[in-house]
Amino acid sequence: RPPNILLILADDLGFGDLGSYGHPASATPNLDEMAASGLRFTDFYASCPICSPSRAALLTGRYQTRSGVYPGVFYPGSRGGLPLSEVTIAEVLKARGYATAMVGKWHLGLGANGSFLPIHQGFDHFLGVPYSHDQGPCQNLTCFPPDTKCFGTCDQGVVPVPLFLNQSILQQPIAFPQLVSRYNKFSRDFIADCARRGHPFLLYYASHHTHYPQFGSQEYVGQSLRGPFGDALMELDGSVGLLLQALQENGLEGNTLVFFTADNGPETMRMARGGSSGLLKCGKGTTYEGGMREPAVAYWPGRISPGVTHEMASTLDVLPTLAALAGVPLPSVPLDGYDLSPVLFGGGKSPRQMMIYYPSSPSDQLGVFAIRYGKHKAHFFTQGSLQSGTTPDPDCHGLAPLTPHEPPLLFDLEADPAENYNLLEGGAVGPEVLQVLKEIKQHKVLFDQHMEFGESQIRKGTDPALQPCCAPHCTPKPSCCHCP
Ligand SMILES: O=[N+]([O-])c1ccc(O)c(OS(=O)(=O)O)c1
Ligand SMILES: [Mg+2]
Repeated sequence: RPPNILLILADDLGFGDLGSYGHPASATPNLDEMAASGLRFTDFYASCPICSPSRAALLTGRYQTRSGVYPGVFYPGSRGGLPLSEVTIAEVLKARGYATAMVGKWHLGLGANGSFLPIHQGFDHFLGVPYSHDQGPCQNLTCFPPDTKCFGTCDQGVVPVPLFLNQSILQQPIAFPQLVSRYNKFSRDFIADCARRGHPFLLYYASHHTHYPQFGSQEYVGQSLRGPFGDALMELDGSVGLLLQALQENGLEGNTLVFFTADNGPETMRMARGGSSGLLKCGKGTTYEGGMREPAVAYWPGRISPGVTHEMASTLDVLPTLAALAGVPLPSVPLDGYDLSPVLFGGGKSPRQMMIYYPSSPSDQLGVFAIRYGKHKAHFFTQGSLQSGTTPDPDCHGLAPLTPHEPPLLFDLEADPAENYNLLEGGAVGPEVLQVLKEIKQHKVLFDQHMEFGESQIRKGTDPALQPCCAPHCTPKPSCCHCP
């Protein structure tokens, strides 16, 4: 029987945030146990340093430039979404009889009458939020019970953030203190139901943690050494524990692949309420390592041996890998991912020897900003991001302008993962480095030549009438859309 898949995605969690990746104050015992008993990746990449494009790539195995999920992210009134013509992991596995469910943050479009929601993208069930939980007013909401309001105001002038079940709004605004226990009950029931029916399943659990504004349920408030961010992270870790427990209780642990990663780098502009990229440079919104290298763990007791791999891998590789595991054909469209089975099951080399870095707002004119090729990384363009603000490194900040580099900045990411020491500066450059430079420049030309940008979904703009409202005929909008 094909394996069950539990795909857990964190939001804005950095490479340095988990205990198993070195954070001194985070409490993540379940994720650390999973990392110790599973395969922990040190060189795993998202396809983009912000959410919607990264999630599009995860679900389709294709760069966001192909599917049109660029530039930036979707908003409550966005007209566009992940095109229904795109084939998602859920659709690939459904063809093999999988039951499929999606819980948490979608952020791949809503559209008229929810036409872009997960139930139109191969998921049998959806319980969650159509976009980021800060894309609606939050100053009057309780983020940490009993009475600590959310930090800041989040987005104003749009509808309160809604909780959807499939295509209907259950609650608007969401009630943060009860949200995760709702997700966890829904998830555990789904797993138990699939076990009872003997159905293989895909559960895509896309946590809101640790995205701004952090929130938590009563049992996690004030429990972490790391303050609000740590409490939110602890609730995510607790959820992972409950999901793994559900697999054990239903006797499914030996036939389920659990894969954990995050969508993009940490939003350091939130300071102590933001994540950490550890020793990596910068964070969310940038194509430095901190913006796209993510924590990632593959766990499958009895099939995946415990260990750490330095092999290169990406969210783009998830679809091809799951298709191989389920024994189903790949979609007949250009894919940018590889089947990671040699890495997962044999400690072998990754079929991925190159990683392409596109910025939050890619353009056909500039093409790829950076390429990692083996252990070397070349930056052809760099740019800072507001979301990577407040760190000591000015290269990360929103004021750091778009800068072309010819020759490109060139780093050895094994000797210098922090991207501090440009190999083309400060002294004689050996022939082997010049050879790498030549090859990596050729890869950029070839890749940019072959990449066909799909029509931008996000440039279709927004229409206030498309914002989800639990009382469609109420006035005055958007504040009347209030059904607690
Ligand atoms: O880039 N953005 O304009 C943007 C806006 C709202 C978000 O909540 C966000 O965060 S993201 O959804 O995790 O990427 C990013
Ligand atoms: Mg995100």
